[in-house]
Amino acid sequence: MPDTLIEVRALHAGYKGHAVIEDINLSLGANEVLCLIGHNGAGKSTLLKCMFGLLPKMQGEVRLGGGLTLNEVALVPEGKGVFPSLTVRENFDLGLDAAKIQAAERGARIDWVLKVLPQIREFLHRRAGTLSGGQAQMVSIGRALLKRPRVLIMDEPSIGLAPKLFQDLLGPIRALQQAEGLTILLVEQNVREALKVSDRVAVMKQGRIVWRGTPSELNNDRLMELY
Ligand SMILES: Nc1ncnc2c1ncn2[C@@H]1O[C@H](COP(=O)(O)OP(=O)(O)OP(=O)(O)O)[C@@H](O)[C@H]1O
Repeated sequence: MPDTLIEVRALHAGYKGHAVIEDINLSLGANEVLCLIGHNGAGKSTLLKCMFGLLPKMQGEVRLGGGLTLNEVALVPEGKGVFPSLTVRENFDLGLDAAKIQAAERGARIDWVLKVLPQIREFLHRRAGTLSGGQAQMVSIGRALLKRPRVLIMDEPSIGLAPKLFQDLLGPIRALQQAEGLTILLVEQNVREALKVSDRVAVMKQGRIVWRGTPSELNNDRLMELY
């Protein structure tokens, strides 16, 4: 069995005393891609916030295993989160600052990201606000990778992207995960495309996890019934 890096047990959380996620049990194993799917309002972002200490728990626990620390977790936020008036390179500099990467190491980190996502090289010196949605999403993922995380969390990276573009984006990330042992939690509404790159799936509905299994077990009928 691979190490469990993050384990959520019987977690309840919400806002102003009102629980919006209830009895969540979820584990993220080393080197897997876990896809968490659910409609708008299912509670996916609330779960993420609670997992990373941005929202207090009402009940339950979140445990880190395998020696993981929160410093080794990188989040690609919903809505890309790039600074539009800065160039891609300047956005990367801010990412390096946030990850407290020493001056001597910064160039190598950028080179490594450009090796993983080589298309970024073409627009490295353009202002992020002039990029297409797919390019901006790529920059957002690249910036998260600069800290060479053990766990990468992506909150709805497909928003605003055509399915083909989404695949182009996820392909290199899946390749990186397989080559270097990255662990990924992919939060998505775009089920079909996300399942193509996932090892396990959890379906969330009205604040609860209602199904979990592998992508091949989630056939069309089951998906229609659950989602
Ligand atoms: N800050 C908040 N205060 C009060 N209620 C909130 C807050 N944020 C979210 N909610 C409510 O919690 C529920 C779950 O929302 P959440 O954002 O976690 O869902 P989601 O699955 O991430 O949806 P989306 O795909 O739209 O991001 C919703 O009913 C939402 O209205």
